[in-house]
Amino acid sequence: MKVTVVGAGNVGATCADVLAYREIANEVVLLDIKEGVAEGKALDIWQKAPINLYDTRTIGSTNDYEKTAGSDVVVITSGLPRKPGMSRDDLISTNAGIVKTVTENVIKHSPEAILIIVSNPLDVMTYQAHISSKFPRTRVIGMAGILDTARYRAFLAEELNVSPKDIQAVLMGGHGDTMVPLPRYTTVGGIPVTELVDAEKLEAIIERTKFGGGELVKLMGTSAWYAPGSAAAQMVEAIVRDQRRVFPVCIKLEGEYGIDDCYLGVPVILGKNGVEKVIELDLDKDEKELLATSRKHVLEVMAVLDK
Ligand SMILES: NC(=O)c1ccc[n+]([C@@H]2O[C@H](COP(=O)([O-])OP(=O)(O)OC[C@H]3O[C@@H](n4cnc5c(N)ncnc54)[C@H](O)[C@@H]3O)[C@@H](O)[C@H]2O)c1
Ligand SMILES: O=C(O)C[C@H](O)C(=O)O
Repeated sequence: MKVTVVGAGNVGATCADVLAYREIANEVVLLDIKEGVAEGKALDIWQKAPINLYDTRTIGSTNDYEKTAGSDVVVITSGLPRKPGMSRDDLISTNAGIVKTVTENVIKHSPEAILIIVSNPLDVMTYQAHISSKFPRTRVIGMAGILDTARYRAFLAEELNVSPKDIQAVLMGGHGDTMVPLPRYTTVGGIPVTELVDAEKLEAIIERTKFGGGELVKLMGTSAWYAPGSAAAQMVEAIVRDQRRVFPVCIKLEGEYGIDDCYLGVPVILGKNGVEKVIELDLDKDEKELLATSRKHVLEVMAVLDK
């Protein structure tokens, strides 16, 4: 299997590294517009192979899409990250142009690829890649839900002093402050979280999750990369190994949840064809209202792109 990662910055290089050391693909191409950077990072990852014992070939490319030809999966991380004080939506004007150009180049050389979008604002960049590629919606998906859910699970594991492995959760909606964590679908080793964490504490964890990206931007002056890069690699793994994992991913909704005009995070089955199935949960009234608010926000940013 061949995987391309576009953008050799913090998230892209982390993703390529995880893909290599976990041998998720045979070949990983890392591409960036900055001269030499992708080649350097790909070489560095390759030189780690004898230490960490893997044989995935990593190849760097400065904007030469020939090297990406025939990729099975392409992860798009190219674009500006936000700085303290910015919202993800503030990135739209620069990143929309980047994602459009990159998608057009990628599909010329890999017409059968599955595209995983990471650049922000995530839901709208998934929209951009979908309209630029004209691929079926099941092959143009955005990474955010795994990351947001991981933050929620990590905070819960810390609160309960248990392994993060035992926390299962679902989180829906747009990748922004209006995301929708679902405590009703959160369990700790099979036990409903509401039996273990009191309502006030759970609400505080949900609020921290919603602003989890911003918390890191404030600390580091740029946005996160270890968890985002690993989350994107986990999506690649589900696809190339046809694992049929159940993850929240961003996809264009076509009637699911009564929505047919918006790109939102929803639980799906992820396998060799990309999204194999969108899972429809039976949301209660409050959850539906939260999802409607999230949809409204994403639609507003989609309208900015349309202009
Ligand atoms: N979806 C998520 O959950 C999530 C998580 C983290 C970051 N992000 C987003 O991912 C993007 C990348 O973040 P980062 O921290 O890696 O940023 P970064 O600045 O470290 O890396 C971005 C890279 O993209 C490259 N690039 C820019 N234009 C390009 C083009 N036309 N072709 C190829 N490469 C190009 C840059 O040269 C740079 O190396 C940002 O938009 C950030 O907001 C999303
Ligand atoms: O917060 C950001 O700007 C980056 C990313 O979307 C994240 O949630 O870490």
